[in-house]
Amino acid sequence: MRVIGLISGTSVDGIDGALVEISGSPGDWHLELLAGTTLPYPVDLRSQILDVCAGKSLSMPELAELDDAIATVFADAALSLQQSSEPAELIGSHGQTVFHRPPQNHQLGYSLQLGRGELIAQLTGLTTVSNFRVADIAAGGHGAPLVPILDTYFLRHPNYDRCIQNLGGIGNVTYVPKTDNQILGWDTGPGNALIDLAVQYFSEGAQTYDRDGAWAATGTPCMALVERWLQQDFFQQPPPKSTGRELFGVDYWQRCLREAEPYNLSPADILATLTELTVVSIHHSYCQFLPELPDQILLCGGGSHNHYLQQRLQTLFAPIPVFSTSELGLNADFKEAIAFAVLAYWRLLEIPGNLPSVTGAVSEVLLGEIHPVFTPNVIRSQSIT
Ligand SMILES: Nc1ncnc2c1ncn2[C@@H]1O[C@H](COP(=O)(O)OP(=O)(O)OP(=O)(O)O)[C@@H](O)[C@H]1O
Ligand SMILES: CC(=O)N[C@H]1[C@@H]2OC[C@@H](O2)[C@@H](O)[C@@H]1O[C@H](C)C(=O)O
Repeated sequence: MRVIGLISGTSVDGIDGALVEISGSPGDWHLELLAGTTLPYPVDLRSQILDVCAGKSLSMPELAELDDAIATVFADAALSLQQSSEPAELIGSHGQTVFHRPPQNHQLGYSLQLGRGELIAQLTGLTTVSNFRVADIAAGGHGAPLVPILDTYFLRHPNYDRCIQNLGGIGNVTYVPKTDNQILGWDTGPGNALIDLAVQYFSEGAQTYDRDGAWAATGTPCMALVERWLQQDFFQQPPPKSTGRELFGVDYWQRCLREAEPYNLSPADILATLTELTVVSIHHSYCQFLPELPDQILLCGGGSHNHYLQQRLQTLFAPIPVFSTSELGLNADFKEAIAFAVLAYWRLLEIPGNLPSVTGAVSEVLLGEIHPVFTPNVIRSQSIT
């Protein structure tokens, strides 16, 4: 079946879309990436989303409008993916996370993704599966991370224990042992979110990220600050655990900036220090929470293009090799989008998509709500005229 997967992650940089041919059967799945695209958000929409993520209040009509504006951009990504490929038959859309609260003390978690699936179905004429996180949360889980099941199916190796480390706005890891031992996974903390905020601040909005890590590479990390930030509860907390921009967002970045003041650091030093926090928090969490360090570390997500970050990880983990999932045939930029295509397909087949050993849910559950097409393209043609 040809399935489109769509996601905009915690970097809020735009919609990653993947058109995938999925074939095979449980235990023997085959994937072919037919097309991939990244559609940046319109600038105004991006800043509205970032404001909401940072705690701005919305009225209910504003919320509905934002939900539909996001769904419309997601539908555009799905339509553009099919322009040069055969049409898809199904969409799996993660949507845009605007709020995530992990479960605590028997209180269910809460995770809100905007970009409603029913509108994407109408605008594209394709059945759309969305709201993937709620069923796992209802089963007491974090509802995140969900991609580890894809890593398990497609990146397990008979001779190597592997860690698959995503470096998005937030970082998350999947531990896939060579044996049938338990798959583990959790959010490791900040990926690029704090680095991006710092770059925007120091470049006065001219740059949104540290391309290839070139700016940080000219600085020196302040290890005293890294050690101090690492004391924070989140890093000590054992898995299952998840996080988001609620913790590693604007307030956190402003606190970093304040705490850096006494050290007289240059912008490059602060960028190197924030990059080091990402690197050291990953190393620290592997050392604390894995049965043993892996044989290989595979990187994915936008941060896998940050050469400085990759080199720092390689230095800290040496002699364990650190390389990209793309080198093994699983595209590092579209892996999350591919995952939501696969999860949508499994939802139709009624195959559970969560890994309780990762999310902490009490059981496996079917992930996602199915939105069939009732009135194809009605709203789209209205919005075009
Ligand atoms: N060439 C590059 N050099 C350095 N950093 C890069 C490069 N390309 C992308 N990035 C970083 O990757 C980020 C986007 O990564 P990605 O799209 O994987 O994140 P996301 O999916 O939004 O987040 P998450 O996985 O947490 O949901 C950008 O914000 C930027 O910081
Ligand atoms: C609530 C939410 O959107 N979480 C994201 C976020 O971005 C990375 C990390 O934190 C991961 O837990 C998750 O995304 C990926 C797609 C996942 O579920 O595996």
